[in-house]
Amino acid sequence: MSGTLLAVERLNLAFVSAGQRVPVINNLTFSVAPGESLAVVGRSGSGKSTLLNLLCGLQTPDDGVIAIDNESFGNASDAVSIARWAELRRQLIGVVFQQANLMPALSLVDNVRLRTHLAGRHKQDERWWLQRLGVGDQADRYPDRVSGGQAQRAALAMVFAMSPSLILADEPTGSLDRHTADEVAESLFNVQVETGCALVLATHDSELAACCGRVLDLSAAG
Ligand SMILES: Nc1ncnc2c1ncn2[C@@H]1O[C@H](COP(=O)(O)OP(=O)(O)OP(=O)(O)O)[C@@H](O)[C@H]1O
Repeated sequence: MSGTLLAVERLNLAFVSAGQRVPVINNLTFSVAPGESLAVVGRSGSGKSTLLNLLCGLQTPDDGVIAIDNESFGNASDAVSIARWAELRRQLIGVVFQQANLMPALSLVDNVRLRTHLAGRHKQDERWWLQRLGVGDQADRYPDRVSGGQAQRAALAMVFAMSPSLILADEPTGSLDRHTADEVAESLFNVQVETGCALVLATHDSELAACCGRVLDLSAAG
């Protein structure tokens, strides 16, 4: 696949802590092609989660540019930019966290349904997506009645069902035991390749990072 889906140019962010400016993202430049997978690694505190927050507009950089599908975002945090980022998170960017972020009052299938409706994908077969991620038989259960691995599979079904161009995953298997983590990771990479969406995955887990096409080490960046 060619072209660029995500382009990050000279991105900078510092936090202010106890009156001190603490640089976290330093002059970072990289790009991701459609369908590509990139692992973001680095020691604890190197800025992996912060970078993912920047890539979906939950954090505003001090300077630099993030371009998604040729639409550029800088350090503006006005209402129009905030609304546009929210739209991208609804339709184009799927976000997966360490803990499955499911609505506790909805069954797994209704969680997926809510996500596809928010994305405007009204013709998706939500049960099929749960089946594809290996939890079809849990579709009518509520999040507090399934295991951590099953909940994370449902969270993945939720983002894949919205047909995103880009998935941002922050330690998506970090709360699971090794065996379950490997199984969930296998499903994640299989469906990512099958659907052709790009993946940026932050992780401490070198085995998981090795499954990605490329690795960006934030400990070495800057
Ligand atoms: N809202 C905030 N205000 C101030 N400092 C912050 C804030 N968020 C993160 N930081 C600091 O920024 C640095 C990067 O944090 P971040 O969570 O991005 O690192 P990480 O690489 O994801 O770490 P870990 O691997 O432990 O999850 C840390 O030093 C953290 O303390």
